[in-house]
Amino acid sequence: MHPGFAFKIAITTGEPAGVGPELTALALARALLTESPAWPDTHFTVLGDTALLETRAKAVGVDWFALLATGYLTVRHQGLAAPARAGQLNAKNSQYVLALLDAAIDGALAENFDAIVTAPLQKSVINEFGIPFTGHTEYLAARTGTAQVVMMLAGSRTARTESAVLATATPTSASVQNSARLPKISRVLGHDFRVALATTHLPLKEVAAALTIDKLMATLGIIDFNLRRDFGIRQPRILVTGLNPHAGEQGHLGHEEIEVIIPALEQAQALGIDARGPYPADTLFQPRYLDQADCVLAMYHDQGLPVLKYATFGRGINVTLGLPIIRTSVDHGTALDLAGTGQADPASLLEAIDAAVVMARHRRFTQLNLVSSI
Ligand SMILES: N[C@H](C(=O)O)[C@H](O)COP(=O)(O)O
Repeated sequence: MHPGFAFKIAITTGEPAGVGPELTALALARALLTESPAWPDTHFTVLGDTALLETRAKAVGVDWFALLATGYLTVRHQGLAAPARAGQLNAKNSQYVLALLDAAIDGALAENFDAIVTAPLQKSVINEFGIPFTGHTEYLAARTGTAQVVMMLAGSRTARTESAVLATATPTSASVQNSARLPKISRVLGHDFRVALATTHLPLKEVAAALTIDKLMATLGIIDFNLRRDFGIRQPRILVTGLNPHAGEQGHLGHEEIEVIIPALEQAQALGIDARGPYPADTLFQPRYLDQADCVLAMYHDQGLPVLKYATFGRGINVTLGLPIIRTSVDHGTALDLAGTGQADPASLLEAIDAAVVMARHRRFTQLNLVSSI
C-alpha cells in the first residue's frame, strides 16, 4: 500500500456539521497544492463521506479533485447516516463520527497508519444519541486498552504567523537546545509552550479525589518518556503546578500538595525524571519559568488550558500521550457558526498534521536506533 511513501497518516474529518471537513480540505490544499509540498514523504488517508468532502471543499474554494490528483491523499469513504448541513447538528450522525475514529484507530493499531490526526467532533450530540462519550482522549484510551493516557496541548508563545508549518519555524525553546544533538532526521516542532493535564474531562468537584501519588507518578513518567521518544527532547524538564491557591500555602490552603503532589515528585525525581514543583499556578505561567521548561503539568483542565489557549489559540495542537499509537488534534471545537463559510482557519489542523508527521519520524528513528543497538 502506497509503496512510495515513508509515512502514512489518517485524518478523521469529525463532526459533519462542523468545520472539520472543510478544514481538512483547506489544510491539505495549502500544504500540498504547491510546488514544494510540506510533507513529500507522507501519504494521507482522509476518512469521511466522499460527497460531503467534495461539497465542503468546494464551499471554501478548494479544488478537491486537483488535491486528489496530487497523489498525496486518498479518501476512505464512510457514508453519512443522515444528510449533513453545515452548522446543523444531527445526532444520527454520531455513529458516522465514531466509525471514522474506529477505522483510524484500527488502522493505526494494525500499523497501516503511523499516526492519526483528528478533526473536532461534538461531544454533546454523541451523548444525546445515547452513546456515553467524554472525549477523544478517553475514547482512545479505552479503545486501545490503555490504562492511563495524558492530554497535552502545545503551541508557540512567540509565533504570530498564520501557520508555522507554511513558514520557516524558528524554534526557541529549551527543547530545541536539548534536541540539537539528535541526528537531523527531521526538524523539531516549533513549540515553546506545552501544558499537560493530570486530569482531563472531569467535573471540578471530582478533581482532588482523582489525584493520587501513583497516578501523578505515572503521568510524569508518560510525559517524560513521550517527550524523549516522540519529540526528540533529550532531558525533559516538567514544572508541576499545585492544586490549591498558593500551592496549598504550607498546608493552610489545602493538603493535596503535601500528601500527594510532593511525594509523587520525589518518587519521580528518584527515577531520574526532571520534575519540579509544586508551583503556585497563578505565577508559574511566566516567561522566566516557561523558558526553562519543556512542559507544565497542571492538575486540571481549566487550570492549564486557559493560559495555553490565551497564548496560542488557533495555532496550537492537542496530543494524547501514552497511547500505543500517535494521535494529534486541533486546539478548537467544531465551530458550527463558521462551518461552510470559509472563515475557519486551518492553522491548528496544519500544525496537528505537521506534529503527527514529525512525531512519526522521531518514533521511527528511535525504534530503528533501538534495533540497531541490540
Ligand atoms: N479538552 C480539549 C481541549 O480543550 O482542546 C478538547 O475538549 C478535546 O478533547 P479530546 O481530544 O479528548 O476530544
